[in-house]
Order: sequence, then structure tokens, then C-alpha cells
Amino acid sequence: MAPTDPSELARAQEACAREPVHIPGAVQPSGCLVSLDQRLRRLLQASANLHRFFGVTPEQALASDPKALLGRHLLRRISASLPQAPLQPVSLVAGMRLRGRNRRFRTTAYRSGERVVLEFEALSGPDTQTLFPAMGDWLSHLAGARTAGALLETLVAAARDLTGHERAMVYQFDPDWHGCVVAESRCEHMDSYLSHHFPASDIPPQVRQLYDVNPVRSIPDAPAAPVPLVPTEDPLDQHPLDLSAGVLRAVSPIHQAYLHNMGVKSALSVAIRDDAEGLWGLLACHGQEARSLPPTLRDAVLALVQVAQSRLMLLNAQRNARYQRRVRACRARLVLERRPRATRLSELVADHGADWLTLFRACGIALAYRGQYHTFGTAPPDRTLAALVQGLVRLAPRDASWSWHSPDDWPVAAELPRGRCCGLLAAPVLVDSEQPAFLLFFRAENVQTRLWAGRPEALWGAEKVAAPLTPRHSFAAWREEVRGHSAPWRDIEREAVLDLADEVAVLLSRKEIDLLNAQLTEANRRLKRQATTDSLTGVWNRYRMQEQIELERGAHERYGTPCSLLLFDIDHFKAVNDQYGHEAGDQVLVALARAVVGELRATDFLGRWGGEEFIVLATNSAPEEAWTLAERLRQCIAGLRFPGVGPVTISVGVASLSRGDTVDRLIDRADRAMYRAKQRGRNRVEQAE
Ligand SMILES: Nc1nc2c(ncn2[C@@H]2O[C@H](COP(=O)(O)OP(=O)(O)OP(=O)(O)O)[C@@H](O)[C@H]2O)c(=O)[nH]1
Repeated sequence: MAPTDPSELARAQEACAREPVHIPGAVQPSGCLVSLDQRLRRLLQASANLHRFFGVTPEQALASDPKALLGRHLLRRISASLPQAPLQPVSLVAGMRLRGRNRRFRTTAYRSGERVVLEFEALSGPDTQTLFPAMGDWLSHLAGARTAGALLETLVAAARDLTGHERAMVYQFDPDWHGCVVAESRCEHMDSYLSHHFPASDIPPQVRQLYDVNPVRSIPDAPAAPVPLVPTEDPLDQHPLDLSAGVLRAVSPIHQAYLHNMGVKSALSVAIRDDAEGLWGLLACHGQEARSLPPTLRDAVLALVQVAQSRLMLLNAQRNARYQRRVRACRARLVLERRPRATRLSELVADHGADWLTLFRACGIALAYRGQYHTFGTAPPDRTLAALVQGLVRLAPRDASWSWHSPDDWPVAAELPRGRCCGLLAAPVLVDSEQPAFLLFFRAENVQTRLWAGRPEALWGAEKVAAPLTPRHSFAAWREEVRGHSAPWRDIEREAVLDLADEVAVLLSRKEIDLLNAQLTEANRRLKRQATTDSLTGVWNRYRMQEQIELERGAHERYGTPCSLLLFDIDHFKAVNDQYGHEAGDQVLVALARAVVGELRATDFLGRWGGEEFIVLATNSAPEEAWTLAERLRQCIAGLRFPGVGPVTISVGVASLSRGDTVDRLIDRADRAMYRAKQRGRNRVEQAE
């Protein structure tokens, strides 16, 4: 029975993840191994197959001086070139004379704990005269690949060509460490794994970590029995020997069974790395027969992968640069096309929504600002958006974007309409710390049919969990419908949304500032009007009138422009107030001012000088013209009937500017003329002397 109980399955997976693959206590038979103390003075362990390579048994070797087995010269070279850091291998070619024959070995040396480990592989293999030209061709093909797809196709073809394996494939890891086969080259008679997914448990974490230490894993003969170390444990400290950095590490039983179930007898895997992200994927070559893989060939495949991975990163960087250009263009359009004063958020989202949807491969947008939700495309209803924003305020960082590609990952998303808005990318719009705003992008559900290379739940085949290290048997394709996920958000999209949100924040701030400015301008206008206008009659106040008289005096001084001033006062106004009340008196003042304004030219100005006293500033008016105007005004007022009060008269004093005049002197002359008019019976005009 396969373990269908999730907890059993988890236990089994955990046990597999703990398998100590780095300390197998054995090597593959394709080479031999010895371990020495740090000073290379004593041999401590040797692989049981030592005799096949060096013509001495492990027991004989361990009982003798290392110099006798390895030679003084090699030991000196190892001592000189070995890095101090642990698990950093160095490769040397060692020539030795054994049983009267010259033998050449690839020696891989590294420090492992307190020990120095030396691994030996016989140097034979491809004629470099054929290998190098083939390599040259493949390298130039790789360097010329224009797309990631073409590059990986070339890599698998090159790997198969050089190694002779029946299948070469590249798997790319997804964020959950499941591997998806993205490129494959195979013999016709082999089933294709292209687009198949291999569950993450096929390459457990401790195996993935080994690729950080050593990017190449070569298994020339998977079914071959491992060769134990003699003695099994270190004789001095009883520690198992960590073989992570070497090339001969024995294949773990679970991996042997796995390869067997897959019909693979020889394998070569090379890590494909991303500078920023670490392990990106693997190149995996599989052979149906055991196949010796000479070190030179292994090096050649590693070189191909290294060139391919650099090219892959370059192509990715170019793709990212193209995306960033699109983001910049989008931001520029936002800035250029938006006249800040006309910015309404609903318009903003409507105008740019289509652009943004394409940029983020999204189905909907919402701009959440001050409790309002401006949406475009397929976005959730306001109620859901409000809950979402509340959750974001509590949980999301204020200086980074926030995303998920499945609502199951986040409880706040529980209300999201599945299917339609499955993925969310949210960025804070930093305008107002009191009222958080967000720019939200939604992605629709991406229903995928995944082809698994074997059903992932049945990882452990037909075995009981009591034997959890047994690998799965099934590599037959199994279809899984993956629901409840959107396409994942790329890192560059997560960054781009922050840039866009910044631009929106600038626009919103500008809008806020414009609003404040408009309010400020209006307030200023009101203040200015209050500062220059008489609040009762609406005509100029004394301050404004004084200012204007001063201006006219200046013009008169400079150009000799004539200017006259009419100062008038309502006759017996006290009696009006007393008889009809102050309120009625006010209405007389208002009506009188309106009547006077109606009689004036556009170049004449009326101002209230104080109480029931007014001034008319008659610009461009010589004394006679001013007199005429004054008389007309007097008659006009005298002819009026003020509601509830009846007729009212005014007494007017007229004075004209003369050279060297001051404002005070001019007004004083007008005042005295008006006083004379009062004295001479009121309701009359007097000209100043
Ligand atoms: N209703 C009202 N009355 C005002 C206002 N400003 C001044 N007055 C009144 O105007 C009157 C002016 O009175 P007086 O200076 O004695 O002069 P008068 O009664 O007009 O007499 P003559 O100027 O000599 O013709 C006072 O009763 C003031 O209270 C105002 O804004 N509204």
C-alpha cells in the first residue's frame, strides 16, 4: 500500500530528506580514494578497490608511509595547492609509475574535517583532438542562442552529443523545488519527459545542497556495488568522512533504486546556477547502459553548462531590461499625459488601466485611496477590496510590494472571487501616512494541466512507510489539474509595481497640493477682497481708495494726467438712523452706493471713506468735468426714493490734483469744500479753492 495518509507521507519524506548522502562510507568503483591527516604524514582510510589502481591492498597502504604509495612529488604538489577552506576541491593530473607502467590519474583533493581526501580516476577517454573542435562548435552555438529556449535546446543537444547518453534534459526548479523539464534531447525509442514535472522530493534538500559544494555529479555505473572504505570509520576520531566535494561519492541506495526504476544505468547531472537566486535547475544526462565518463568529458560538459548559464542570465537580464523599458514608458505616459489639475482618480485608472494590465499580465486593477476603490478590468467588489486593504494595512510591509499567486496562501484573501482574481500584487501608494493607499493588481486563475513524471502522492511506490527510503516506482505520466493559482508574479514585476505606485503617489500628492493651492488661492482672494472692500456696500474701502489716490497722484506728477476727487456725505443721516433705525440706515448706504456706481464711468472709482462719507475718484477729469459729475450724482441721489425712508440728499466737495500735491492735502481740500456745501444749506456741490 502506498502511504496515502498525509502525516505518514510527510514522515517518509522527512526520512528521505535526512538520508546522509554526503557520508556514504563508500565510493563508486570508477575510482579509488585515500584519506590522510592534515599534514599528509599518515594514511588513515582507503577504498577497498585500491589494489586495482595502485597494486597494493588498503591494509598494505595504510601500514606504509604515504610517500611510498603516492610519491613525494605528488604530496608536495597537493600540499602546495590545497586551499585551507574545507570542501574546496583542487584537481591535479598525477603521473605514477605502477608495476613498471606509467599511469596517469586525475586526482581530486580536498579537505574534509580534519582530513585530506584524495580521489583518483584513471585518465583515459576522448581524444582531445576530437573533443576540442566539437566543444568549440557547441560553445559557439550556445553563444549565438537568441532565446532561453534555443539556448537550452542547444545545451541538451551538446551534452548528449559529447557524453553519448541516450537522454539529456534540463529541469528548471519552481519556487516549491518541483522540477519541470524545459528542454530535452533523447533517442527516439525513449519516452519523452519534456514538460513533465518531477516532485521536489525526488531531489531532497540535502542533495540540492551538494550541488552548492560540487556542481557536477557523475554516476558512470549506477547499479554497481559501492566500494567501502577501509576501515569504515576514521581510525583516529571515528568520524565518517564527508565526501560532498568529491566526484566518487557512492550512490545512495535510494538513488540507485530510483535510477533503476527509471531504467537509467549511468547519469551525469550538472547544476545550473543563477548568480542571484542560487540553484536554478539541472542538466541531467541519462544512459541506459553503464558508461564510463572520463574526467575530461565531465569538465567539458561543466564548461558547456557554465557558458550556457552565463548566456541564460544574460538573456534574462536583456528580457528584464526590455521589461524595465516598458515600465519606464508607462511611467512617462503617466507623467506626460496627465494634466495634474484634471486628475480624477477614476479617469487616471480608466486612461491607463489597459496599459497597466498588459504590463503586469493582470486581469484587474484597483486603486484604493481614502476609502474609495477605483477599478479597471476584473476586480473584486468594494466590500472585498475594503477587507483586503484592511489586511494589507495590518500585514503588508510599507516599503515593499506584497504578492501571492494563490488566495489559499493568505487568509485575508478568503473573500476573493476564486477563478477571476486568484493572484494579487499589491504596492503601497505612499501619500498619506494616516490613510494608507494601495495599488492592487489581480491575476485570473491559471488552470494548468501538469504532467507529473509519476504521481507525486505515490512517492514511495508500493512499499510500506516502514521502509521510507524506498523511492517511487512510477515515472508514467500522471495528469494533475492545478487550480486555485494564478501565474506567479516575477521579481521584476514586484519591483515595477513599486515604481508605478510611486508615480501614482506623486500624482496623488500633486492632486492634493493642487487642491490645497486652489483652497489657498480662494482664501487669499477672499482675504484680499475683504482687505480692499467695504463689507456693507461692496465698494472699495478707505484703504483701497487711499492706495488708488496715491497711484493717480503719481501718474499726475509724472504725466500731468488730470484727476479730481469728489467727497460726499449724506445730509442729516443721523436723523435717518434715529427715525427709521440703524438697519434702514444701512440699506440707504447700500442703495446709494449702488446708485452712484451706476452713474460712474469705468475709469471712476467709488469708495466708502467712513460712516456715511464716500469718495469718487474721477481719473482723467479736470475740475469742470468733476463738478459736472458731482452735480449729476447729487441730482441722481436727490431724485431717488429709498424704500421705507424716502428721499435723501448729499453734499459734495470737489477738489482736483495739482502739481506737488499730497493725498492728504487733496482730501483736506475736498473735505473743506464739502463742509462749505453743508454750511451753505446741504444738497449742493462746492468746488475747492
Ligand atoms: N446706519 C448707519 N449709520 C451710520 C453708519 N456710519 C455712520 N452712521 C451714522 O451717520 C450719522 C452721521 O451723523 P452726523 O455726523 O451727526 O451727521 P449728519 O446727521 O449726517 O448731519 P450732516 O452731515 O451735518 O448733514 C451718525 O448717526 C452715524 O451713526 C453706518 O454704517 N450705518
